[in-house]
Amino acid sequence: MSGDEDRDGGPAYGRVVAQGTFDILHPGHVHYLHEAKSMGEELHVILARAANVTHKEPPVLSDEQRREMVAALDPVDEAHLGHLEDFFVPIERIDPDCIVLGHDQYHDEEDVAGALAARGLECDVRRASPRETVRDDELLSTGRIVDRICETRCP
Ligand SMILES: Cc1cc2nc3c(=O)[nH]c(=O)nc-3n(C[C@H](O)[C@H](O)[C@H](O)COP(=O)(O)O)c2cc1C
Ligand SMILES: Nc1ncnc2c1ncn2[C@@H]1O[C@H](COP(=O)(O)OP(=O)(O)OP(=O)(O)O)[C@@H](O)[C@H]1O
Repeated sequence: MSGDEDRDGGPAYGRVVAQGTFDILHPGHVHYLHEAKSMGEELHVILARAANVTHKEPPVLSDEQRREMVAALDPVDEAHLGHLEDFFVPIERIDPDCIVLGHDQYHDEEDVAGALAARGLECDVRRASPRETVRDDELLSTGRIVDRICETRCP
């Protein structure tokens, strides 16, 4: 039995949560969301509010446009806008069995698990893998796509 499967070969969890900014979509996002979905029966995605994206350049696209695009992706069952002040409000509403952190997200697995336990939420925390580069010319980062646009369209 692998870590992502139950005894009968089905997914290990019921509801799974993935989260992030998802500004300009690329295959790295698709890889993350497929991996998160493979762990559960239902995938919920929480989109970071632009006001909370302070660790890098703010998103170009609006909160609702980012949510609508993620909701349209095949592995995603529901996409939710995050809360402005309290990250655990959407988690309490969704009540997931597992939260899957992105491979490069700054959140510490043990800190998130501790915060969940402190709120009385029973939920595993897992870390996803990075997408392997398949083609030399692919851009697997929103920041790098924006840089490429600036270099090629705004000389
Ligand atoms: C469990 C969890 C819940 C989160 N909930 C919210 C939320 O409700 N609102 C929000 O603005 N950001 C929330 N975030 C933060 C972002 O979704 C994201 O992790 C953070 O901005 C890093 O984004 P990046 O990976 O796109 O750089 C949450 C993060 C975690 C780990
Ligand atoms: N190349 C990738 N492989 C696997 N997962 C990825 C990849 N790029 C992003 N993700 C995951 O997708 C989620 C949303 O990522 P985010 O919106 O920060 O995209 P990003 O391309 O990393 O952005 P930026 O370039 O601005 O840092 C995060 O959980 C992140 O770990």
